[in-house]
Amino acid sequence: MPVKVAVAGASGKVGREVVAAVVQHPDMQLVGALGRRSAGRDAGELAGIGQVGVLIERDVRRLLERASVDVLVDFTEAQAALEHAFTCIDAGIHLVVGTTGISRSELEDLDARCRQRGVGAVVSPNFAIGALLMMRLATLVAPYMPRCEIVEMHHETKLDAPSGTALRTAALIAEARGRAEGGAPDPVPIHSVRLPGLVAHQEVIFGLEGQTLTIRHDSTSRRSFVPGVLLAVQRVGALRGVHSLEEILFEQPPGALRH
Ligand SMILES: NC(=O)C1=CN([C@@H]2O[C@H](COP(=O)(O)OP(=O)(O)OC[C@H]3O[C@@H](n4cnc5c(N)ncnc54)[C@H](OP(=O)(O)O)[C@@H]3O)[C@@H](O)[C@H]2O)C=CC1
Ligand SMILES: O=C(O)C1=N[C@H](C(=O)O)C[C@H](O)C1
Repeated sequence: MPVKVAVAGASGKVGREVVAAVVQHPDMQLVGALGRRSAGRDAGELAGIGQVGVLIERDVRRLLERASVDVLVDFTEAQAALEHAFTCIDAGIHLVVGTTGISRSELEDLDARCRQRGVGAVVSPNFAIGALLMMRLATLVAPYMPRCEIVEMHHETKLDAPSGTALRTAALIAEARGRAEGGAPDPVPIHSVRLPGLVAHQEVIFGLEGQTLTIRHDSTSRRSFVPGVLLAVQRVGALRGVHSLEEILFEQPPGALRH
């Protein structure tokens, strides 16, 4: 049986890539799509793969009444994503959430509701494997080079700053430093750049006297996020509560996402 997937933000820059990938995946079926201004348009047509017979709808409740959905993938904006998430959890539908700008306390509420209802969610500020490796490498360096700053650079239409990836990287570095040094480590400064020509890029720059070490990741295409999203869609049904993509990804043999 294919996994029945609905995509929220289906007309968006990432949503269009996810729609195309789900339609083309042999074990997945696109059963619904959500959007606002794009409501009424065919999701496949917007994704550049021709009509697929799935029209974009405005209302998550109506979509769930009409279609049988196993997993909702969300790339919208924070308030919309939370509304979609709580509605889906109450209907027993699993979640893959890439939308950023959701606060830690909102995530805790989501986790509690997921556990109450026996629903799984994968929530990640970045679904690109290179970005997850950048974060992991930064946590290895942090105990040895405690001073660092983050520069995140994105396209000029990005709504949130700092990026979700930068906030997560800073939190992981602080945790790694806290474990190494004890006590509360200084916060990691984050610098945000928004310019035409950029997609999604981040540098973590560590400095010690006489040397620097820079870890850099570049998403040059939004296709970079797709393999992580598809992996999460395949695995989320077996989870309960909110989980990070790292928990799933680093269990895979290296190469599982190289396609
Ligand atoms: N975790 C990750 O790996 C990544 C996360 N992101 C995050 O994903 C989100 C989307 O990014 P991106 O695709 O670039 O943004 P876009 O602005 O290109 O797309 C946003 C989409 O959300 C839809 N939308 C907005 N508000 C609502 C609403 N209230 N109800 C339903 N749909 C809504 C829009 O629909 P319409 O146009 O029809 O109004 C649009 O399709 C951002 O939070 C971004 O930070 C981005 C890249 C990677
Ligand atoms: O809005 C984007 O484009 C991106 N958002 C995510 C973030 O906020 O970290 C992931 C990636 O950086 C692209």
